[in-house]
Amino acid sequence: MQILTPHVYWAQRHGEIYLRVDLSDATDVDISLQEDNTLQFKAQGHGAKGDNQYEFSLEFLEQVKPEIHQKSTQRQVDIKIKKREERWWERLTLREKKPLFLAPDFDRWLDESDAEMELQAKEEKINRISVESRVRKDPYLGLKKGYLFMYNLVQFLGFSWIFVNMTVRLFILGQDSFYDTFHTTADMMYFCQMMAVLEVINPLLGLVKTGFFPAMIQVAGRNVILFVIFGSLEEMQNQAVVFFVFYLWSTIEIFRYPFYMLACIGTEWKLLTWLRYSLWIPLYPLGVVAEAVAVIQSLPIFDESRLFSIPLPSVLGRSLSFSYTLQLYLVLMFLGLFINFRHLYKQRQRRYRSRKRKVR
Ligand SMILES: CCCCCCCCCCCCC[C@@H](O)CC(=O)SCCNC(=O)CCNC(=O)[C@H](O)C(C)(C)COP(=O)(O)OP(=O)(O)OC[C@H]1O[C@@H](n2cnc3c(N)ncnc32)[C@H](O)[C@@H]1OP(=O)(O)O
Repeated sequence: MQILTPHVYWAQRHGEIYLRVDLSDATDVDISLQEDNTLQFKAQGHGAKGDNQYEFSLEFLEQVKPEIHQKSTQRQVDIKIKKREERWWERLTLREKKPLFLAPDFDRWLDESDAEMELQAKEEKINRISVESRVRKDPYLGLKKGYLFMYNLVQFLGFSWIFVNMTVRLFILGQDSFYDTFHTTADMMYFCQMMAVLEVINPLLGLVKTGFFPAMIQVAGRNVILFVIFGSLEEMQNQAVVFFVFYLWSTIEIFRYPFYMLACIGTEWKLLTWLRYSLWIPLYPLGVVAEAVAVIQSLPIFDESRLFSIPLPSVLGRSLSFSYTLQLYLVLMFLGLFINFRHLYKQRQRRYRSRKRKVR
């Protein structure tokens, strides 16, 4: 029996080589990759010269991976070989002169730029599928975003009302407006700060990426001032410090909530982002100082009224004044200031660092 060479057709992509061996009803197919990067093919089959043993070898232009995928059909033997490095070869074989039995496989043939476009289309398809599957993974995403948007809108309207009300009264009444801030705005502030408890719940439910502790410090800290110091002591309600505390709180919130609203709809205004991540730098320490002044002013009132005082056994005295708890709270306030100042600083760094990276 003669040993003959079959017709072999080839094509490539950036990562693979495709060979089509024109041999029908092939049996005893033996394909191996030699150490010198040469492919050896042997098979019994029906080729151009009838039933025979057919063989060929090809020394590749560049290194290929050792695993070879092969599929024999009635009409042909298909071989797929992976390139070791993903790049376009200028020809198939190391020898410049093309073997006579080798020809391009025009059914699969693509030139380099077409192959690149095919690769790009594949990558885009994979990306699209992964984005779609991520979106599909969370069927409540729309609902969550809708809830957050509404929450932020309500808070924005509430704090804007407080801010505008206080500003207008300041212009009309001057310093006199300081002393009845509580009576004109407290109901709205109660509403907003009760709603703000959701800001502690939201991260627990995984609705926002905020840390639980910074949110808890923020909400608990403000609510102590609002409900315990101002809310429970009438004597505190007409103090000028109420004006400063409420004004500092609402100034940041009229920028923070619209920033979140835009984030919910995937939009950003650079100036608003800058204000959200910069205004806290002067406002937060000023806010803590104003709150500390309110706490200090309330100490003698709690001592006198014995409100919230803890009853003690008669040997230890009448009761322990709530002012001691508040003195401890004053220390906690500055600890809270440190924790949240650091948190906000990191949030600012993270936002502007990632922004810079995107621009580059
Ligand atoms: C009885 C026990 C008491 C214990 C407490 C004792 C200590 C108390 C001390 C308290 C001192 C408080 C002083 C304070 O009251 C003074 C003032 O407030 S003065 C005014 C100035 N204040 C501020 O500037 C603070 C404003 N507040 C905040 O910034 C936040 O409340 C804070 C939790 C501090 C930080 O916010 P957050 O961690 O959420 O940062 P980000 O805004 O960057 O958000 C992170 C990502 O989550 C997304 N997000 C967050 N919330 C929402 C939302 N509602 N809707 C939609 N998306 C939201 C946000 O977009 C970010 O996502 P991404 O990273 O993808 O952009």
